[in-house]
Amino acid sequence: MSEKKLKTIVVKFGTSTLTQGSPKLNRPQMLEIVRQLAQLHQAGFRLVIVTSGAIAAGRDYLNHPQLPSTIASKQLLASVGQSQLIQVWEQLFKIYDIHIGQLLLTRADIEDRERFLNARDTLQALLDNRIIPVVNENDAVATAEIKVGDNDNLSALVAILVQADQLYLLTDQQGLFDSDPRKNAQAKLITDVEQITDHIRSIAGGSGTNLGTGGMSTKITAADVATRSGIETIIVQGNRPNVIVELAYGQQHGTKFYAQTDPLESRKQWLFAAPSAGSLTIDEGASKAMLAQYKSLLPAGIVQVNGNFSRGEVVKIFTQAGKQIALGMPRYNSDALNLIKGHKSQEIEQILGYEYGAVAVHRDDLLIL
Ligand SMILES: Nc1ncnc2c1ncn2[C@@H]1O[C@H](COP(=O)(O)OP(=O)(O)O)[C@@H](O)[C@H]1O
Ligand SMILES: N[C@@H](CCC(=O)OP(=O)(O)O)C(=O)O
Repeated sequence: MSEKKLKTIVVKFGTSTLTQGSPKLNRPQMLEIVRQLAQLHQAGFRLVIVTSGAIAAGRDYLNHPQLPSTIASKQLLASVGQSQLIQVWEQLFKIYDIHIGQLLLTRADIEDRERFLNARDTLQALLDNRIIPVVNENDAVATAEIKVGDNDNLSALVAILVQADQLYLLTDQQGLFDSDPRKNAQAKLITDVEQITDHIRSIAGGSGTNLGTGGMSTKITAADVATRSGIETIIVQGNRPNVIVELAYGQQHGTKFYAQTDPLESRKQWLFAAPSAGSLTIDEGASKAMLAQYKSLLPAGIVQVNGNFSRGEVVKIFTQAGKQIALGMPRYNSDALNLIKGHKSQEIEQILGYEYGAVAVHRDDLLIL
């Protein structure tokens, strides 16, 4: 089928890991993290960072001001701190001649299909150009209603966006214990979680510090979201020497949550379950390329577009003989497809004045029936 893509890993760093429990970013610790990420990047892994720490960095930069405990104060700290945080990552990656690209997301960017696709395209473009995406929640403007609220869950959503193979949640504990190790010195590490049960949820408590958000319980929800989409998730201690490199090469550390389904399978289930918003009729060449060679659908192969749909909605795909052969999620809306159908991909930009790539429906977004 499709050629095996390089392993894609989303690595989330909690405030606890980046500050090492202090009130400020710990640059030596961040440098050690960057050293490991650089090694993996140079070996060909596709890496995405989800970084917390903006609020802690902002508080430190402003010298721990007395602020009312309002959302606006947190937004102020995040606004000041995010630029500090990204500067540190940038400077450290520069040592290894690696470029990074910043993405600040909110729940609204992921739940809206069109914005989901835009965020996905940006992440994909960064990865394809060997630039490491560095993601945080857009705390400075996000209100409670449009926030994911914690970076554990944000990282699970990002892992789905980039179709990651693995998600690592780096924190200040070795992994998930059978009770909060800050409160119970006898607590035991759980190394494998084949399924997230109510028992697992019940042992995961809140944050043990006032810097982190959510503690273990948000990590469990994140692991649940990611593993249901076929992404293995590992909670691990961030300052364990060489831990990111060792995990990437298959050693086991911390707590491993098993993927509940094959990622492609979960994507297909999603396509299958989504209501269809229209349909495309394609010519014989295109249907052969899709069916026999697992190729993407190009605008040139489309003969008819039915319905009014946006980018990212699901459409049925028919042959000219009227047989439905696939479901797919087009990269262009119905108006655009009507204009570019039958045309060569090189003409898309000239016709539309913009382009979202050469294909009408990418093979990763196709479910052949
Ligand atoms: N069952 C548990 N196992 C491990 N840690 C737990 C558990 N329950 C609660 N915690 C707390 O979760 C904290 C980690 O979460 P948090 O402070 O939000 O860190 P981060 O900034 O890395 O997201 C730990 O320091 C610990 O006190
Ligand atoms: N977006 C916030 C962090 C939110 C968060 O989930 O924090 P953490 O529990 O430390 O991963 C920030 O940059 O400060």
